[in-house]
Amino acid sequence: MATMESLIGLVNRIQRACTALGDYGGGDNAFSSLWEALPTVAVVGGQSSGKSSVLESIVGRDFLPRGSGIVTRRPLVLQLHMTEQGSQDYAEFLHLPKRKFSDFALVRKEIQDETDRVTGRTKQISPVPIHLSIYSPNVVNLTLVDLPGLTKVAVEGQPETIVEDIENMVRAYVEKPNCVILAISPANQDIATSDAIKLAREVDPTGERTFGVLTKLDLMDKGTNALDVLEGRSYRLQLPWVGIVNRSQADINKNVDMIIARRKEREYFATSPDYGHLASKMGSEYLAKLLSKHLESVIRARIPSITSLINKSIDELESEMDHLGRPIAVDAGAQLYTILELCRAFDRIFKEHLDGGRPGGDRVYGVFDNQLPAALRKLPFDRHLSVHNVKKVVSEADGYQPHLIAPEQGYRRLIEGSLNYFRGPAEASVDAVHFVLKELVRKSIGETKELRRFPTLQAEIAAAAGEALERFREESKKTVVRLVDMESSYLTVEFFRRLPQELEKGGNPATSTVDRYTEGHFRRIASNVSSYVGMVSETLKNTIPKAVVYCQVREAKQSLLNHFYVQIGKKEGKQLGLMLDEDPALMERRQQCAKRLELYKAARDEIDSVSWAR
Ligand SMILES: Nc1nc2c(ncn2[C@@H]2O[C@H](COP(=O)(O)OP(=O)(O)OP(=O)(O)O)[C@@H](O)[C@H]2O)c(=O)[nH]1
Repeated sequence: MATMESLIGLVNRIQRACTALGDYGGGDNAFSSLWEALPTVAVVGGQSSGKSSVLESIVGRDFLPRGSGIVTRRPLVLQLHMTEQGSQDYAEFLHLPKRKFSDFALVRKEIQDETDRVTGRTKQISPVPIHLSIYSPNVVNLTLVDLPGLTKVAVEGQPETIVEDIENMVRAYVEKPNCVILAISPANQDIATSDAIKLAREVDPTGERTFGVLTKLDLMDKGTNALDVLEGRSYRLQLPWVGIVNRSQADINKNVDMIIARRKEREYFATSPDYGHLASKMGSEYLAKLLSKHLESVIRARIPSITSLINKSIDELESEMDHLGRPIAVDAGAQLYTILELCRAFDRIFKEHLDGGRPGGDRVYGVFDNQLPAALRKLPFDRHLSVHNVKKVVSEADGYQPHLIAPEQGYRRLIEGSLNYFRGPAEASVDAVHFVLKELVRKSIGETKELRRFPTLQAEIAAAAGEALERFREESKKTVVRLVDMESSYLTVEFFRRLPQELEKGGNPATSTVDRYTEGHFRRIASNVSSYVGMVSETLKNTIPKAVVYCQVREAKQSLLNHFYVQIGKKEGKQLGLMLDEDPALMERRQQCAKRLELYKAARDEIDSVSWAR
């Protein structure tokens, strides 16, 4: 069975959580959905209609600020909790969770101070509610929202717009279909001119959710009574009218105790010739019980739609949280784990680029298949091996004594000179592959969804990968230059052994006795060197890619972030936290989402437990 306490308590708890998250009615914030789905009782009345007196009388305590002008300038969410007979009354504010107030004069002061804290001393109004819980054996479980009194004129020091501002704020509360309106009108005033009834009629024309409360019955002119109003003939409402007799100003001045005032009120109705027949349905105690019961039934009726709103919101928030990424752990171990996971996610994507699956790795092959052969073809061997240059190099190598049989030194110098040209394309291949790898790192970081939240870590990974690639490039350059130097350091003997025979085979017999000083002789030398260089070029075309892949691509795949891992392993928790620094806007949004999610989940659990109890 769902008890009254459990249902009203449920809504109380959800309401408090809503306020803690900035979800409250009357304000135009994006997050006011749950609050609005919750049934509330809003107290509405014109100035001096007796609003404060009714509330205090329901509570049985003096605790509301009094004074001239507009005293209530923020909504006061008043949550009443019935405690065991004999226990002490106390009050608690949501904004002062650790403090129990047993002196209600201090409660009054705190309401004033807390109002000023938000509105300043400017007498402005604010829609941000103050939450006050009162625990007492003399209350029923009930939640009421006290709103600023409707007024007709701004007083000294208040902005001109205040009359309109108050009406708008009050209207924002009472126009919600879940709001029960407690419309307070003084009996010594024509009901047709009541501010509360005017507003209630506007937002609840059929009178389904309005309770009419008539105060100051004792102040009516002698010989008149309010039976027409109380019996629903003056203004018809679906819910009953309740007449009230509060303490007069004189009673207040004399500090007449609230409990005594309640008793006097009971006596008033019991002995009244006009209202005696209605006595059991009059007075503030009756009003409190009536409201409590009504609120409970409204809540019960609303539970299915609140549940579905909550479930829908949870789904939406969950998917937004997935999109934003879950919050990061705070301890160093978990942070290190997170960083390593993120690095691994990046590394996986980087490897997919190289191994295929994602584009880009093919560009490495493009370097070997196009750029390198094209660069080799473009080497200026024609110029280097022109007859003129060959003659010059050979003569210089011969010195004062021209070679007698074959220009061994000349050959060597020509070949060495030629082979030096291979350094350029070899180093260029290293650089080209370096840039491909660098670009793939950049792309992979961009494609690692998990990293998107962490701009700092992105930058760190990019820097670490960049440094590693730079080291691989150095190593690779040394290796390819070494390949070229190796070609110069020992020539292929076989090639030269074959030379004379080939010459004789294909040569003209007339020229077999070679004249070593004609152009033809040098052309032949050029052609021999050229074909030797061509052979070396073929070899390098194959070995340079092997060296480059070995030193750069393979290393990148195996150990791109190895140094980085060693470095982060040495870091302290704080430094790790800094690496996981996120975009502040995103963090803020996630925090909001997480808090709301927590609220909705807590609300769902609460509702579940109440439903199970039913
Ligand atoms: N005799 C008598 N006086 C009442 C009754 N209700 C309220 N009063 C007096 O009317 C005056 C205004 O009452 P409040 O309860 O302060 O009215 P309010 O609507 O809260 O007024 P503001 O907060 O100033 O807008 C006080 O002096 C009360 O003592 C009543 O039923 N009988």
